[in-house]
Amino acid sequence: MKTLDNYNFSNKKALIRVDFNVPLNENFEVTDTTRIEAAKPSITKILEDGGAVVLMSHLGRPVGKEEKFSLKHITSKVSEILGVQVKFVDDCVSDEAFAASEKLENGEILLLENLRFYQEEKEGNEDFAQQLAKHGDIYVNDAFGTAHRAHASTAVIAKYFENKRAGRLLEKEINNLDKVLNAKEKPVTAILGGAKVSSKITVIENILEKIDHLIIGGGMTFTFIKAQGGEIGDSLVEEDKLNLALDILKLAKKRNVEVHLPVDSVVADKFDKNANTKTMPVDAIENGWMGLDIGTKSVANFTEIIKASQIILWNGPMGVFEMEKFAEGTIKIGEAIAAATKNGTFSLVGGGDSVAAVKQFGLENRVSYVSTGGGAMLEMLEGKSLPGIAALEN
Ligand SMILES: Nc1ncnc2c1ncn2[C@@H]1O[C@H](COP(=O)(O)OP(=O)(O)OP(=O)(O)O)[C@@H](O)[C@H]1O
Ligand SMILES: O=C(O)[C@H](O)COP(=O)(O)O
Repeated sequence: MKTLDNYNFSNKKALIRVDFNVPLNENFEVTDTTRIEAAKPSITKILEDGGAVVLMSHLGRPVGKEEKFSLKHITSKVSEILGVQVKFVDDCVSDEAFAASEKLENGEILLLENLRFYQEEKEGNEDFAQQLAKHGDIYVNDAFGTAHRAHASTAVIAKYFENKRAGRLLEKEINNLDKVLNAKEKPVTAILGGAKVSSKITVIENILEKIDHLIIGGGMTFTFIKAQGGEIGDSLVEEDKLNLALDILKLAKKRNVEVHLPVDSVVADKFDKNANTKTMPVDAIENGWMGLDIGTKSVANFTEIIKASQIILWNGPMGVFEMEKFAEGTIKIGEAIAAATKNGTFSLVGGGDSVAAVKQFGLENRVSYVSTGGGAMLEMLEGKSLPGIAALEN
């Protein structure tokens, strides 16, 4: 796969697929600029070489041309972050849109309207992809967050270009995930949390071949505990996944992976921020109580494993971190990962809620890498080939 290295974009027009699917508040202001900032290195390189840039992205999941999903809302923020006044055109393949990219000069940036205003985008329509391709001489895909979608602008468009390249962000995401999935150092520890085991099952099966320790926290804990005969009170459980949980434990044993489950749990008498709480052994939770965070003994056990790890992958919070009373476990594990990182461990955090937790608790700059992809990262961890990446390899 070609990257932006060893290529000079002087006098070239690069069409870059970025992932500017960013959260907006009710005033249409961008509330998290991470993904825009993450696209900056590729854009800057091309402009500094003396080229021009046409940016294309989706925003949200609009049904038709819903104004609230227009990329016009983010144009000023993109301009501010890139330090260049970005031009915007309210279409993707109209005469006006082509005229705008046609007259773009070196050093200038044009942002096209939301690609998903066209149903052809999600359908992976070939004609639409070919039309889009007219906007540039070179295709750059830097939309890691959307690389798992086989859409016109991510997977189909590449074949209309002789010169197609992975952008800096895409390259960085792949390299950082590779540090975990093909780790050269040991021990490798995966910390998985979040709500349900069902959404992480394929990830677990795939990574068991690549790790030494598996730490399990969050809601999925209780399916494992119940499967082994524990009492979990009213905690979250997936009854139809009990056998699967036992199979995972067996497979882990076969692969010599040590599985670490919580030993204690902060329990609540209701799912509420003002609930009464106490700590109970994770396998002896009384009826009327539900486990919403890991307890201090579990934090201490997990911290020992984290300290001794060379490579750490973290996906999914340890508890219901959105409520202060149940955030402690996630904070403490985040801090343990940050401390290990300071001592030379490589740590990667990914997944919508774990990334939100890391940001909320100010740990973002204290881990080695925070992925910009939710679903895309999970699919890579599942061992799948991502269409947006595969298209650049052909
Ligand atoms: N013990 C628990 N009981 C119930 N819910 C829990 C528990 N622990 C964590 N959660 C919830 O799990 C949710 C996160 O789960 P999810 O699997 O979505 O995490 P993620 O992998 O980081 O994010 P995503 O799947 O969006 O990429 C949070 O909203 C959190 O409150
Ligand atoms: O936020 C994301 O995960 C990506 O931008 C992909 O968005 P989608 O799930 O709507 O395809």
